[in-house]
Formats: sequence, structure tokens, C-alpha cells
Amino acid sequence: MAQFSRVSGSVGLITLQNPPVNALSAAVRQGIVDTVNKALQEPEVKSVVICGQNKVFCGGADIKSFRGVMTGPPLIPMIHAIEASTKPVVAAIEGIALGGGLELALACHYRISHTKARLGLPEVTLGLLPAAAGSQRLPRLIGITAALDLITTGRHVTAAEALQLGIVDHVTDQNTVDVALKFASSVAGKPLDARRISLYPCPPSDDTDALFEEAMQRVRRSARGAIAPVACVQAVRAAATLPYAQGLEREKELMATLFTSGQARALQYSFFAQRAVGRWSMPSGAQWDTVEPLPVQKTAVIGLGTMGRGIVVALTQAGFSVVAVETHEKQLTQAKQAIEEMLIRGAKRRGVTPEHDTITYSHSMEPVANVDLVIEAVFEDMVLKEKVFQQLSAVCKPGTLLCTNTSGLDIDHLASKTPNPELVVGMHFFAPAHVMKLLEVVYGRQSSPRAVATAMQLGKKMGKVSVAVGNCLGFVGNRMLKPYMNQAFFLLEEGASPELVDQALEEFGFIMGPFRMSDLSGIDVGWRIRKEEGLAVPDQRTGQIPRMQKGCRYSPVGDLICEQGRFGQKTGQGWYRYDKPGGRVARPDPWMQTFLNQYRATHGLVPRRIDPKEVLERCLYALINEGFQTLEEGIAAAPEDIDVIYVFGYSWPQHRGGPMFYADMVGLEKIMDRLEHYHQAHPDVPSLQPCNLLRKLVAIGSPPIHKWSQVMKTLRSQL
Ligand SMILES: CC(C)(COP(=O)(O)OP(=O)(O)OC[C@H]1O[C@@H](n2cnc3c(N)ncnc32)[C@H](O)[C@@H]1OP(=O)(O)O)[C@@H](O)C(=O)NCCC(=O)NCCSC(=O)CC(=O)CCCCCCCCCCCCC(=O)O
Ligand SMILES: NC(=O)C1=CN([C@@H]2O[C@H](COP(=O)(O)OP(=O)(O)OC[C@H]3O[C@@H](n4cnc5c(N)ncnc54)[C@H](O)[C@@H]3O)[C@@H](O)[C@H]2O)C=CC1
Repeated sequence: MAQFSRVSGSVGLITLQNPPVNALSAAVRQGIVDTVNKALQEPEVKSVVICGQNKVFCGGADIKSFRGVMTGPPLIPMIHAIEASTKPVVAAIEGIALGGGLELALACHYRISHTKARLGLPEVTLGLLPAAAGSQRLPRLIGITAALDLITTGRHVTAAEALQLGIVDHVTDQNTVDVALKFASSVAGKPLDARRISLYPCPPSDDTDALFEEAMQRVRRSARGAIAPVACVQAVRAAATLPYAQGLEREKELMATLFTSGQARALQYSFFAQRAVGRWSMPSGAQWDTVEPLPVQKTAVIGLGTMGRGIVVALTQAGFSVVAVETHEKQLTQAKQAIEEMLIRGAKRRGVTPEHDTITYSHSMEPVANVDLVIEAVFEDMVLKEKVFQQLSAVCKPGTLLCTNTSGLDIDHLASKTPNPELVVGMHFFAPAHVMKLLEVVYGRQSSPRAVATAMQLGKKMGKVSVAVGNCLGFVGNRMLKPYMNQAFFLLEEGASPELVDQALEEFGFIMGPFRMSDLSGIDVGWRIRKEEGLAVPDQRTGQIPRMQKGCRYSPVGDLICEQGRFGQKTGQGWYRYDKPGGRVARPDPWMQTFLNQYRATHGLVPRRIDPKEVLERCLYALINEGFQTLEEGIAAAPEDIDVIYVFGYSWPQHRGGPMFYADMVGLEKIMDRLEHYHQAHPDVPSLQPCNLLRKLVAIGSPPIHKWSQVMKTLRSQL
């Protein structure tokens, strides 16, 4: 809806009304058409102001409506009618002007923004481009380079930057609508041609071809196969090289391809999935809107290694005071310096002053006594963690929440070592913790709903996408990674090289394939865990690590290369070689080829040619199957939870939605058939056997992903 009123006799005020973000639903578009017509027809009205209800201008098109039949008046003619108006139209921008909202504002003759507003064309993040003439008007207004930046990244700008770029004419910290009304009155009757952006020529650049060539290369490098950023460059190029009307035609053509693409569907699914994970629930029935979080102001982090340092930075940046505890003298000194540097870099990036004086460094636990919440990040060693939790229980005030950043150890076991197991939860951050957006909040059998609510809220305040998951070995993300990594190892044994496996998965869209990723995070991490599990241990009789463990196929290739001291980037050698320890550029290593040849010969394995399709199917379908298993067990509550975890924690390409969305796109029947095929070929790999939930979903006709949660309620009782 849009409401019309007349202010001070001569200014028509149009207010968009569709909470919470005044999205341009069919009703809102109809409202705009009707109220603009009214304003144009009423002779008393000399100028017009458009604003949004509740101090929010407009969040753009109604994304929910994209999947249904589009009704209501189309946006583009409506926007053109506003620009063509003979009465000046002023946009009063408060809160946000995003996507179609900014395109609406760009059709107005003047734009006045509140200092706190944010503006942008984020369509690319939804797999689209600004197709209500945004790709044609913005370059004409602010130049090609700045428009390319905004349109291809979708980033939001502050009002100050919008003013500097020339997107808005004036910024105010007063009541924006009042300022706009006064301004509209002052420009009534003034000529408008110079204010119609579609009439502007696109500002020339020195070498347009080179500029677009460079932009296209940059975008292709970072897009990881996403098509929308490429289409955005093409649309801006049309603005720079074609007359306005032809540019619009090109914009429309490009949008038609994007609008119906699977990538747009995936990205829009991902948008809503990110919001859905905030509506968490626990098996007990406790959920996000019925539980009050505990108040948290003072926090502590125990262990200042790789993870602890990032967590201290993230907490500090979110405004919490932190007691940072590290027992190792040298580590404490190094951590202090590293944290200070991270805070300075972060503050510089955000244009604020660094906040270091809220951190207290300590060798001992004493200063932890009066904190509200502790995050433990010591070595992944249960005995050590038990000791730390016992110390914490003794020193902390009653009611302090005890969280562990373990990558996968048993939360229930740890909780059982404390007098208040209801106050123990997992807060599983991802490295680097101050950068990565994902947080798995792991509830144990006894974790209280308030403890979970508090950890979820803390994650939100730290700017994380937090997902509540159940307790099991590896939780959701690392548990699903295990069958994926196992397949990668098995493929090496069967004839693949690390490069071949990585390339197939990087072409799929992962930032790094499994071997480059393992080199980055340290191959020894998994090796130590496998040794703890009794897997990477030589058989006393043969002196070799067995290739069958507990009746299942096991690949010791990772263990064997660790025994050679090849831990990845940090040692300068791993699956690849690097120019020095700590080097970043991975090069194929002839040593690895020789090692794999000898390994295969020792075990009588005849190498074969491996197709990238097989790499994708075996690695991804094994991971997806484990995803279904976590849903079946209720460890993950919904497919959206898994997809958000994989997109934000494991670099699953967002334009493919996430593993469960991808399974839906590929077709559950195909996934099940291919798993069965591979399981027949490898009967000693149980993770290739389709799990019950997957079979059941196929048996009932493979319902679409948005129906799984509903169906699972019935199916779980039958599994
Ligand atoms: C706005 C935000 C920054 C607010 O953030 P925050 O305060 O943190 O709140 P949230 O929790 O995110 O949101 C609250 C609530 O609102 C919902 N919501 C937010 N935005 C929208 C929206 N735009 N539409 C619908 N719903 C929205 C959100 O989901 C929450 O609800 P919940 O899920 O129930 O919890 C933040 O929300 C944000 O960033 N929003 C998205 C802003 C955005 O991306 N806007 C751009 C939208 S796309 C757009 O505008 C494009 C256009 O306008 C182009 C139109 C041209 C159309 C032409 C079609 C031509 C097609 C041709 C095809 C031909 C094919 C054929 O041939 O058939
Ligand atoms: N490294 C990673 O990518 C990720 C690690 N994790 C988990 O986070 C935890 C920490 O991992 P990292 O930071 O990588 O380890 P790390 O080895 O880099 O750091 C651990 C730190 O804890 C300190 N420490 C040991 N005992 C202590 C004690 N009693 N009191 C205070 N400090 C103590 C050590 O001196 C060391 O500085 C582990 O549980 C790990 O599984 C979780 C997610 C990702």
C-alpha cells in the first residue's frame, strides 16, 4: 500500500506502507501508481515527496513474490512515470534504500537522505541485476567505475559515501521527511530536465574497452561460476556504450536470463535460509521466541592460539569486555601483539578507533571470577578441556555460562565434569574467528534453553550467522566433512592426483579443494584426531597402518605424509609444495606423484583414469548423504541449517544454495541411484550407502526442499 496526504497545502506526501522493509509488493506498486497519478492530477499539488513508513524508505522488490506469478503493475513503467513527472519528486530516504527502493529514488528528481541510512543495489547477491533501470541510471549519475563497484558487489554504502559519490543531493540528521517537504516546496515550478538521470550522458572514461575488460576479468576471478556478476558488468557496459533506451532493452534481456536461473533460486533461498536459522528450536520444544537470553557484558576467552585470538577480537569489536587467559608465556606475548594488530586493522577498515582497553590479559584464571560468559579455546584434548572446565567451575561466579570452541568433542561429556551442566554449550567458531561468519551453537542433552538463547544472541551481536545444532562427533559441519575427505583420499589411492580432485571441486565453486584446504589448515590436525581415535596407528604385526578399520575401508595416505613431516603450508610441504614454510602458493609436487605410485604399488592398487564427474559425485554425494543422516537423527533441525553452515563455514558456493538445496536441484532419486552405484563398487564404504531418510523421501516422490521439514516430522517416527 501507499498512502497519500497533502502537507502545507501544496506538497503531496506519498508514504510506502509494507512493514518491515516496505518491499515493493504488488499492493505497494499499485499504491505508488495511484498516489503518483493523484499527485499529478491535483492542481493544488506543486511538488511531491516519497517516503517510507516507520522510518524505512524501501528494501526493494518483494523477494518472496519472485517465485510465484507476478501480479500488479510492473515496476519499470511506474519508475519512468515518476521521472517524467512535470512536478518535482523528492525521495526522503530513511533507514534503507536498497535494490528497487534505490531505483525508485533514482527516478525521483532529488534525493535527501538521513545520515544513518544505507543505500545499495544488492540484486547481484540474489542472482539478479538492477533491472528497474538501476544499471542504466547509476553509471550516468556516478560514473562507470563507481557504478561497477556498487552493482557487481551489491555492497551497501552509508549516507556519507552516497553523498560523496553523488547518489544523494543532501544528507541530514534532522527529520528527513520534514527536510524533504521543505525542500520540495522550494523547488516547485523549477525546470526538471537537468534532474532526469536517464537524459544524462554516461560520463566518458579514458579507455572504455580496457576498463570493462579489466572489470570482467576481476569479476570472473571472484565469481566462482556465478553468472549474475558477469551480467551486471554487461549491463553497465550497455549503459556506457548504448543510448538509454537500447541500454534498457539490454538490461531487460540480461535480467530475463538471470530471473529464471537456478542460481537466482539458490541465492534467494540462501537469503531466507540465513534468516530462518535465527528461528532455532530444541528437541524439548524450547525455541527462539519463548526463551529470554541471559545478560552478558563481561566475557573471557581461555587459550590464545589461532582461534582464541580471533574470538577475543570478535568479542571486543562487538563491544564486550574480555579477560584473555593464556598459560604459555611466549604465546601470551605473541597473542597480545597479534590481537592489537588485528584490532587496529579492523578499526581502520571500519573507520573507527580501535577498542583495546577493554581487554585484560592474564596468565591465570583469577580475573575470570566475575565474567558472565567464558569461551574455552585450548588444545583439542578432552583431558585438558575437562581440567579447564573444572577450574572454571571453581573460580567463576554462579550462573556463568561455560562455552567450548571444540571442533567436535562430546559436549555432554565435558558438561558432566561440571556441577552445572545446564550452563555448558558449544560455541564452534571457524578460522579466522573474527572474519568467518559462521557459528555453530551446540546444545548438549542438559544445556538449558537460556544457555542456548544466550550463545545465539551473543553470536548475533558478534555479526555471526549462528546455527543451533545437536551434539555428536563433529557436530554438523565437521561430521559431514569426514565422508567428503574420505572420498578424496580414496580417489588418490585409485589413481587421482591432489590437483585433479581440487580442480574438480574448485570448478564446482569451492574456494579451495580438499587438499589445498587441508594444506592451509594443517594436515596434522586430522592426523592427531585420527591417532586419538586409534585409526592412524600401525598394526603391530605388519608395521603398517591397516587399510581396513572396524570392517570399513580406511585410507592412511594422510597419516603417511604427516609421518614425513609434511603438514601443509606451515612446513612448506604437504599435498603440494610451497616456496618456503608459511608460503601460500601451492605447486604440484613430483614427490607426491612418486609417493602415490609407490603407495599404490605396495598395496596392489592399479591406478585408473578418474573423471572429474566421479570426483564431484563421490565427494559431494557422500557429504549430502551424511547431511540427510544428521537430519534423520535431529542433529540438524532443517535443511536450511546445513546449507547455511556449508555456505558460511566451508565455502560451499552460495549460488548453489548449499548441499541440501543442491541435492534438491540435482534430484533426490539421482543422488540415491549414484550413491547406490558407488556403494556397489565400494561395499566397504558405508557412508556411500543411501541413508533411510533419503530413501524415504525418494519413496514418497522426492518432495521439494521447502516441504522436507514438514515431511520429516512424519517420517522420523517411521525411521
Ligand atoms: C533490508 C535489510 C537490510 C534489513 O535487515 P534486518 O534489519 O537485519 O532485517 P531482516 O531480518 O534481514 O529482515 C526482516 C524481514 O524482512 C524480510 N525482507 C527483507 N527484505 C525483503 C525483501 N526485499 N522482500 C521480502 N522480504 C524482505 C526478511 O526476510 C525478514 O523476514 P523473515 O525472513 O520472515 O525473517 C535486509 O533484510 C536485506 O538486505 N533485505 C534484502 C534487500 C534486497 O536485497 N533488496 C533487493 C531486492 S531485489 C530488487 O529490488 C530488484 C528489483 O526491484 C528489480 C525489479 C525488476 C523486476 C523485473 C522483473 C522482470 C523479470 C523478467 C523475467 C522474465 C522471465 C520470463 O520470461 O518469464
Ligand atoms: N584451528 C582451527 O581451525 C579451529 C580450531 N577449533 C578448536 O579450537 C580450539 C583451539 O584450537 P587452536 O586455536 O587451533 O589451537 P592452538 O594450538 O592454536 O591454541 C591453543 C592455545 O591454548 C593454550 N592453552 C593450552 N592449555 C591452556 C590452559 N590450561 N589455559 C590457557 N591456555 C591454554 C595454548 O598455549 C595455545 O596457545 C580447539 O579445541 C580446536 O579444535 C575450532 C574451530 C577451528
